[in-house]
Amino acid sequence: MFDKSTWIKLPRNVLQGHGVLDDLSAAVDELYLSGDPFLVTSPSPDRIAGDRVRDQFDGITSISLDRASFESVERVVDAAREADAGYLIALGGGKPIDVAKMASDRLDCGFISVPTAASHDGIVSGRSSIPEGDTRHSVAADPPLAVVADTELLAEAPWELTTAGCADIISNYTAVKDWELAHRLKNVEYSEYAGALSQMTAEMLVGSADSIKPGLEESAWIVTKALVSSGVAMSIAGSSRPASGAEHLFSHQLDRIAPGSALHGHQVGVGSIMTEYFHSGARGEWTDIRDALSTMGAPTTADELGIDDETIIEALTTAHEIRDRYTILGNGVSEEAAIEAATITGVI
Ligand SMILES: NC(=O)C1=CN([C@@H]2O[C@H](COP(=O)(O)OP(=O)(O)OC[C@H]3O[C@@H](n4cnc5c(N)ncnc54)[C@H](OP(=O)(O)O)[C@@H]3O)[C@@H](O)[C@H]2O)C=CC1
Ligand SMILES: O=C(CO)COP(=O)(O)O
Ligand SMILES: [Zn+2]
Repeated sequence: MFDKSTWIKLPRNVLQGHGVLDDLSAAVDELYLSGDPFLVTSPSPDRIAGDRVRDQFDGITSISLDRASFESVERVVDAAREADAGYLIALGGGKPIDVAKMASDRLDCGFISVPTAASHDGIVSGRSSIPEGDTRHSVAADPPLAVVADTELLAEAPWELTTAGCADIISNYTAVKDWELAHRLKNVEYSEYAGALSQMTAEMLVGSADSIKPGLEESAWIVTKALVSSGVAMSIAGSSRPASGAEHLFSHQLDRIAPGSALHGHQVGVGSIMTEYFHSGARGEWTDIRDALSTMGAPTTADELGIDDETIIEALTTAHEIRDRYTILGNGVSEEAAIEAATITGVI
């Protein structure tokens, strides 16, 4: 008997373009939701676009969060219940979007993703990435019912947020290699479609590098399209595997030992240079990753991340402890090997 089955959850509406934030309530109407919305945001996005969202909905309540944590998820769940909200709107970068995604899962209601930065590929994905103590959970949750990505707003965000989004996509190269490796060595389930989509997304972004420049709304358009595509790959896979390998474990470990030092996307980009070195050696493709990051203005060294060499080595040697996800790091790389990789690739 044929006994395979899969359930791929994707957003129903994806609006992307100049000024589409003003179409948010129209996009919500189209979803036939009931009840009032509850807005989950964080300080800068709230200041920049909170009123443009609130002005479109009667009876909306909002909360502004300083950080992503399980406690923040609980705060949102409690406040949304108290407001008797029918659905959530997440406005901001990765943190409010991840918290709202998980809270909507707990509340059994839908949520709409309204990114204010093209900084990460969680804007569409069905995963929530939440730190807790010594670990970071990649929690399954439903993807947004709709995504409203206003390229005018995204283009006005600090340029480094966009280069972080580029680096999050470039890291797909090594994430897919780690996934294939885990499939071969540990029989981890692998999706050819999700792997190919994730890799193609990185290739297309690198192919568009010449059009990715500060001050060009076109850049926000290109990067957001790639982030949507990468998020869809995660939804097809039903895991963050297509977009998160050893370079993400390294970044999550940096978040633990040097919190707030650099943006998620920038950390995974630098991680990707070193983990590509582990995959393919001194004459391997790590130079392609480094050059692509550098062309887009993303950091390629510890100095550019604002993180000291010792912390980079500590994160690289302990990254495998973050979660049970087999990657090129195996059961851990030695300090000597980490120093060699970081030195040869010019990260330290
Ligand atoms: N679920 C998934 O599949 C994925 C999840 N992630 C997660 O997302 C997070 C990274 O996302 P990231 O966006 O970097 O994190 P943040 O949400 O912390 O945003 C980064 C910074 O940008 C600020 N900001 C956001 N928008 C604007 C704007 N328009 N103008 C000025 N400042 C702005 C934020 O302000 P403020 O401090 O006020 O919020 C914050 O200081 C990580 O936690 C990562 O794990 C990443 C990829 C995939
Ligand atoms: O950041 C991600 C993909 O870009 C996903 O994060 P996780 O590694 O926590 O699943
Ligand atoms: Zn990421």
